[in-house]
Amino acid sequence: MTGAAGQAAGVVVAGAGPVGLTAALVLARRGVAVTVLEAGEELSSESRASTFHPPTLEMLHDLGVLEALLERGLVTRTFQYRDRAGRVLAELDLGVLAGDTPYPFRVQCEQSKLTPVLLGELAGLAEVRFGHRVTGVAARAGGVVVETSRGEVRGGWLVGADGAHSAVRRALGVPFEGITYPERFLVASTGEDLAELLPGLGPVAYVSDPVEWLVLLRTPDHWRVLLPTPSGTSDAAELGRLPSRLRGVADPGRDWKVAHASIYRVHQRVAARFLLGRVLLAGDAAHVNNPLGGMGMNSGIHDAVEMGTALADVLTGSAPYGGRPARLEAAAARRRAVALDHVQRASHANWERIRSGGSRDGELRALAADPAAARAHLLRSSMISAFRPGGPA
Ligand SMILES: O=C(O)CCc1cccc(O)c1
Repeated sequence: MTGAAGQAAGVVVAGAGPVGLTAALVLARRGVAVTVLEAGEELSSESRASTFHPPTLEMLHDLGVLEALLERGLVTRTFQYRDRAGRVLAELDLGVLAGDTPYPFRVQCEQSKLTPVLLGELAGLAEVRFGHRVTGVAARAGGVVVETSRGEVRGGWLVGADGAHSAVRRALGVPFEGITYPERFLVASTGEDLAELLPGLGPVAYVSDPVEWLVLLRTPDHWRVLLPTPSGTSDAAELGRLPSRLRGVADPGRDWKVAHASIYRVHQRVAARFLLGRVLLAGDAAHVNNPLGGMGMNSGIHDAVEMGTALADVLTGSAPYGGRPARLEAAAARRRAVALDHVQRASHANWERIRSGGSRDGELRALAADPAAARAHLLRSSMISAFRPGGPA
């Protein structure tokens, strides 16, 4: 980014997903000059994540975009643990967290409905350049040079929010270690009304089974079904057997209407560092996890707010800056600790629980019957315990 007088200034954000746009808005609202670089020619229309947890709702409120999200999404107070026989093992109510958050519920809404709202808020505050794919990053005195498919962009700082395959992270050579799950995950969006097909089904249900576990999740446009899929088969074969698998979930007497289906590999990985010199990594560029519990996008937005605020403090002189931005280092270290100690741990525990079959039914029934245990579980699963000062619980 080069200003009219030719001087490098401000912050470059790589990626115009929910994380990059949130970081840009946090910084721009503090008067920082921001340029967002997005590889695509427009915002992604892929729905991807669709769960917003209470701390994220608090942050989106502070950014002035919560009303717009609530207009577009479904407010969901309860979620269920079920088995494949249709039994509800536990139904938990986020309403018990009314003393812990002003938003004791989840909002189900495709992330692609939030990004245009964030982009709209950035109008006149930041520059957003589409069709700019980041290809490299170089340090220079007092800033960074970002190489893109359309030439160099200079800035004082860079926020890499360019996804799991982050060109920023790769350019810096930051290790991204962790595991890849043995199965792939298949997500299908259906036009069927699952609440009609499955008696007593709530808007979010984690259905356990050692082989054929699934998640059923209602969004404003569709029900989504998440299923495990073997690693050694072709996508075409898996999509071919999807109709019979879906009829095994609930049989409407015909093949389900499927609006969209995709199959992907799932990893648990955390970057070795979230701050290198004048570059921050946030969201999927910094950490990826399985989607069970809906923590990926939420923790990415939390990265954007916490590290974006710390960077704004450094740049506006609100934080002591003695050559090394200790405020920023602390924020990056805390976000990495949350990714490791909360998000990775909780999402992996969700994977272990959902494929446990009947062996943990008693534990889930006991959870629902014990208000203190249910509240502790809700504080963790809603990400409140990771977000509050004091860190992960
Ligand atoms: O647990 C959640 O809130 C999200 C789980 C889920 C369900 C369906 C699709 C998907 O990508 C994630």
